[in-house]
Amino acid sequence: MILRANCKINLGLDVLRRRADGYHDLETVMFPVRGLFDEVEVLRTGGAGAELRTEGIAVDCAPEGNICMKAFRLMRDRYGVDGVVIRLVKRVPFGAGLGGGSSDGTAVLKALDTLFGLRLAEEELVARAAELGSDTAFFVRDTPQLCTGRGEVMTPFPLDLGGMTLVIVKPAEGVSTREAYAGVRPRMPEVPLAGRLRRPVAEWQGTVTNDFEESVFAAHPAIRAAKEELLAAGALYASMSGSGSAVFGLFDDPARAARLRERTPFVFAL
Ligand SMILES: C[C@](O)(CO)[C@H](O)COP(=O)(O)OP(=O)(O)OC[C@H]1O[C@@H](n2ccc(N)nc2=O)[C@H](O)[C@@H]1O
Ligand SMILES: Nc1ncnc2c1ncn2[C@@H]1O[C@H](COP(=O)(O)OP(=O)(O)OP(=O)(O)O)[C@@H](O)[C@H]1O
Repeated sequence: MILRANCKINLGLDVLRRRADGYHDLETVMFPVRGLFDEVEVLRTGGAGAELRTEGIAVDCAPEGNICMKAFRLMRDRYGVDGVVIRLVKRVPFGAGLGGGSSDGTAVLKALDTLFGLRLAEEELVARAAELGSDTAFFVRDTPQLCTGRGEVMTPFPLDLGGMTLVIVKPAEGVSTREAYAGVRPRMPEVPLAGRLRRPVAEWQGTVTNDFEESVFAAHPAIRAAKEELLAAGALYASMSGSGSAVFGLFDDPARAARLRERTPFVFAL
């Protein structure tokens, strides 16, 4: 079976506190981006083990370290599923804060659930996904969610951005999630994110913020410049996504957004 593993953007991201387990509690709204996705195909071989075949963007880790293989091993150890070929067509940039790897991992969990007839309940899939990462749980639902805890605790956050155009720019340099968390200064916002996001998009700039921007922009001026470029081009709202380095802009004028097609291939009507 073939699944589309779409990516996500973060609409606001508050890092609230560092936890005893080394993770951070955060509050963010994750929003699926349907137009930018990896393809994940999983086939049963009838044998044992898993083989990963990759196409497209080359991920900077060995096949055994690919999250698709981690997802397979997790499901094999837990439910005894075995014998697959996984074909990954990688289009979502990594080191981007777009959750591409997380989405691939969750796609493999879902595919194995279906192919082997496990019929896991959603909450069980969420629990397995949370063992793989923090963004992975979101992709089980893949609809706008207010994510709390270390990112794996979800509440639906219906948000209609229909009519808007989304432009994503991925600066050449990447940022690893670990690097971003190492530089962040946790803090409690005066008004919780959900309240600020319920205001019109035109009021978001300056109120809906991403706590990783301060330290990431200081270390990578090109990422700040990319965000400023989107605002100068007419974005109503622009922000870094997750831990970066991708930045995105929301445009209410499709023509202004379309002018950025020379700058980036990632221009999508929402
Ligand atoms: C920045 C976000 O993309 C926002 O959506 C996510 O928080 C990142 O989630 P992710 O890529 O799934 O990250 P994980 O693979 O779980 O964790 C990578 C590393 O990031 C740090 N980490 C991650 C999530 C979190 N809530 N607190 C953390 O401190 C930890 O050092 C961890 O070892
Ligand atoms: N299928 C995959 N796709 C992308 N990266 C992967 C994959 N499997 C393992 N990785 C590893 O994860 C790293 C990307 O993690 P990082 O947190 O920097 O990126 P990200 O853009 O925030 O995306 P994600 O949320 O998917 O991890 C890559 O550098 C790579 O070593």
